[in-house]
Amino acid sequence: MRKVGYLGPRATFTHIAVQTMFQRDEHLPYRTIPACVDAVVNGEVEYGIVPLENALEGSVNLTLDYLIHEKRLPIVGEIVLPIRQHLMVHPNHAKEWQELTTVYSHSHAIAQCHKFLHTTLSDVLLEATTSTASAAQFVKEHPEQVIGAIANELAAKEYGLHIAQPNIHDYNHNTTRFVVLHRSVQQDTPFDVHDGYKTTLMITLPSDQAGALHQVLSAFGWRKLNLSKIESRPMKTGLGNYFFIVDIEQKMDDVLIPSAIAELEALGCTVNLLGSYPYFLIK
Ligand SMILES: O=C(O)C(=O)Cc1ccccc1
Repeated sequence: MRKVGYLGPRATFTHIAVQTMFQRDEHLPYRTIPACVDAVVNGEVEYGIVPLENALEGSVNLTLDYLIHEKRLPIVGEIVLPIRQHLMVHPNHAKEWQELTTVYSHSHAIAQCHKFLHTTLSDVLLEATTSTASAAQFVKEHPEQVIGAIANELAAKEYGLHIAQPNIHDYNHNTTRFVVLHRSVQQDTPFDVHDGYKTTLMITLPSDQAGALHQVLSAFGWRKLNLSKIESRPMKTGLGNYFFIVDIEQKMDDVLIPSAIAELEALGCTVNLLGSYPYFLIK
């Protein structure tokens, strides 16, 4: 049985991803994303699962930045999960959900429900928590307060809350990517089944070179390497200094990706491989 860490407490979306893909393993909750990553680094767990990107809100910057700037662990797998958000309250306040003073949740969950919150609960205070399930746990532990949480159905069950309004996310196509982290690049894949492969690169352009990004993209383009994501993130070395994260829709091979990387390096770019890994889409 492998030890698998995840962004906790019990019943987060990350926990659902872990329960689905690591059915026979031991699951250990961590309070924050950095704590979960650290647990992989210091060997407390074999794998760590954290959210990386949401279809409505974009990247989970805390994950990306911690992985890039603090603890550079390889990505060895990816799980994509459909996300449904519900507004839940303590059963003592089941009839008072329209009078809530504060709604708690993970910042991405709050953002996924902005239209609902703006139109239906326009005066409510919104408070960010480390995860959706920690918001549900907080509501359970404060029955005297008229407060709510945005979280999933499993969290409502786990913390004994009443779902006052189901499916409050603003768009139906709401999915989240979770990455599986491991201490080192491994030959075996973490799960038996998969829907495809991705390779993620971090690319830093040479400074002040006209057309550099165009040249980078053409290195992938003429090799017909399909990119499923390109995103810029601050290097944190000064205003205007950015690096790029690029996802290629295939496994690391012996020819095409290595030669694209060599071409980028010849252009003066710095390239880091963040992982080449299988992904699985949960229905
Ligand atoms: O907070 C959770 O439950 C998570 O697993 C992170 C998250 C938050 C919002 C949408 C998807 C995942």
